[in-house]
Amino acid sequence: MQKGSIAVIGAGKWGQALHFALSQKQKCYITSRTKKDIENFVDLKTAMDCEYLIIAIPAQEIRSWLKENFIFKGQKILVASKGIEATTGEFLNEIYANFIPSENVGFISGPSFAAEVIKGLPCALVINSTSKKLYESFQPFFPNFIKTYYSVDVIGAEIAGAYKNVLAIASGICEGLQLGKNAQASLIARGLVEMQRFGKYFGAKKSSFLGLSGAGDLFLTANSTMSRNFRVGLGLSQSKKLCVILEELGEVAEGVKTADAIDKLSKKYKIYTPIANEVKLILDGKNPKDSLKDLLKN
Ligand SMILES: NC(=O)c1ccc[n+]([C@@H]2O[C@H](COP(=O)([O-])OP(=O)(O)OC[C@H]3O[C@@H](n4cnc5c(N)ncnc54)[C@H](O)[C@@H]3O)[C@@H](O)[C@H]2O)c1
Ligand SMILES: O=P(O)(O)OC[C@H](O)CO
Repeated sequence: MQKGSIAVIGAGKWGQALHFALSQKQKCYITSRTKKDIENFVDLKTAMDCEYLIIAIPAQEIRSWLKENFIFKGQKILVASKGIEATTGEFLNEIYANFIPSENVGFISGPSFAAEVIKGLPCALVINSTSKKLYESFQPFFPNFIKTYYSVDVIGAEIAGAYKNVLAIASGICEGLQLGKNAQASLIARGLVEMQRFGKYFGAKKSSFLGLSGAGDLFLTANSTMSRNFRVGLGLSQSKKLCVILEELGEVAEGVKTADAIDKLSKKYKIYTPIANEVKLILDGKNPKDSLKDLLKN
């Protein structure tokens, strides 16, 4: 292993933005399935030999990617993905635990549009890990325009980062149906309560939902067409087919599969998540206006 070296795995929007940020203070490698014309692009083997890895591939792809590519040699890992695995309902930390000791893994959360990070605009991120030592080892790699915080609440950050994508879809639908700012604000506020209720069931800390990981990322994502998930909601409000919306998007919108995962988990554990349940129904073809009526029923 190349001591002190760092690499980003996944050269999508977020991987490239993190690579830009982590290249400000030191050489940072980057790799992806297809070669890209990016500074310090290397093959997967070279990247995997780095001591510090940031993995920025879609949440639904992580298990298969780890199975096919990952060999633990003591690397320290930051997970940049946000989502819950739809096929199993497993959280990302549970998937990674099959391959890497928890003290070697951290999860990035917080309001962070890649399009702004790659321009060097200021932002704040949380590095969530059971190991503060892991946070302290990654922190010096981050540039001055990114303020990092540490939290031990991995499950809270994971749920917040994943759930807000589902709520962003709901907010995009609300915007697209032109229901007004009162409705949108109420939806987002009730969504925050719902997200925290869901997280509490899995042992998450309430404070995680009031901070950057929860409220911060939710307010960002649920109020901007910069969000892929918000744009999925806009498309659904115009009765576009989901496959057409995703084709036009050309990027991942994690909320689509995460809505399925949350729906499964909430039914399995009898957690009251009306907004996420309706998003799942709309993704399956329910008329958003019927969902609105159902959500407004007392
Ligand atoms: N874009 C953002 O603003 C942003 C910010 C924070 C977090 N994230 C999260 O980062 C993750 C990646 O999102 P993104 O914005 O980079 O998406 P993207 O659609 O821009 O890129 C995804 C990348 O993953 C690659 N990929 C897909 N399947 C793969 C596989 N099986 N193996 C290896 N690579 C694979 C694709 O080739 C693509 O380069 C998501 O979980 C997202 O929620 C995104
Ligand atoms: O474009 P989205 O909706 O995937 O959101 C991107 C980031 O998660 C914002 O923090």
